[in-house]
Amino acid sequence: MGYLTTDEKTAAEPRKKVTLATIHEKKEKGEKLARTALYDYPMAVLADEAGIEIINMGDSIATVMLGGNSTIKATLDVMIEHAKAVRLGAPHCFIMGDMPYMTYQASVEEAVKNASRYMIEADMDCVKMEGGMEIVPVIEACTKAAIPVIGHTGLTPQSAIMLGGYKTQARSAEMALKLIEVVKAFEKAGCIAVVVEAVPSEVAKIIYENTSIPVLGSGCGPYSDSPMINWYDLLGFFTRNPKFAKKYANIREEILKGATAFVEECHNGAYPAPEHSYKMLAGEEEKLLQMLRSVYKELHADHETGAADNK
Ligand SMILES: Nc1nc(=O)c2c([nH]1)NC[C@@H]1CN(c3ccc(C(=O)N[C@@H](CCC(=O)O)C(=O)O)cc3)CN21
Ligand SMILES: CC(C)C(=O)C(=O)O
Ligand SMILES: [Mg+2]
Repeated sequence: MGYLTTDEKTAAEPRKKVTLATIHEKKEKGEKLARTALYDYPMAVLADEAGIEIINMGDSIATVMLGGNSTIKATLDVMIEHAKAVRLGAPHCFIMGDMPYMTYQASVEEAVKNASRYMIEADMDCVKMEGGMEIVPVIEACTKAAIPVIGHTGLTPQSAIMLGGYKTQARSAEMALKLIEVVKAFEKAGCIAVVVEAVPSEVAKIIYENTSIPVLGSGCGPYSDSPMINWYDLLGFFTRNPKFAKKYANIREEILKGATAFVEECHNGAYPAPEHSYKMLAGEEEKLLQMLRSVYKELHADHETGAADNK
């Protein structure tokens, strides 16, 4: 890809594409897969190069990228455009496309059509949808239509208002039992995997030990096949992260260091330096100056003639 987007890939070893079979093989061996959520080409390139196995093209684009306060603002058209960029940047990753709010809730038919757009237009490996028992018919219909589905349960950000905010789920025995039943139903409905978000480790352990499909954990403690942290949280773009999201870098500080140095050099004239400027071909500057002198003379003469006519 060109320099206008991002650097050429420099990975020494070409990677193999991560498929559902890869995920199963790793699960068999008890190996974990690294997972993140991101939304654009340059970050996807870096994630692929870093060895991330699973990328969630998240509807968290609405909060993380667009600055909103809810994921329900993500639209399918925007999600698909970004999904295409992520696919181009990370050809080796297993990428799941989040079904945004109201693209699968109104009817099963609409859900299947909307889900198919991810597969056809953006080359996603699967779609992901949030909910509980109420989305089982949608999971079944998509599965019948050969659209691989990951069910996302526990903390489901699209229903944050009803959940009373981004709160830990299934903290009581009664709610935990309900969640365990939901995961069982997702498995039975044909889900290729399940995302369980922000649940107590005790509950995650029971789910993990009693589920045969891969369990992808976002705040599940150690009880999942694929822990995840949002790309922007793990790299330290924000001052505050969700509880489960460890910071592995402080990119915010790096960005501020570079950006404030640029501002300073703009202000004091240190930038641009000669090496950032372009030059004419040899001898052309002198030619141009001569041309300008003669053009200037003609203009001067026209002006004098005009002035004489007006008298
Ligand atoms: N930057 C970012 N990272 C995310 O992981 C993320 C978003 N944004 N936006 C949409 C959702 C919201 N998510 C969240 C948000 C907060 C917690 C969380 O841990 N909240 C409280 C604890 C919960 C409680 O009070 O019971 C915390 O301490 O941070 C978890 C997932 C995950 N998603
Ligand atoms: C939290 C993850 C799983 C997600 O759905 C998102 O980033 O949108
Ligand atoms: Mg999401």
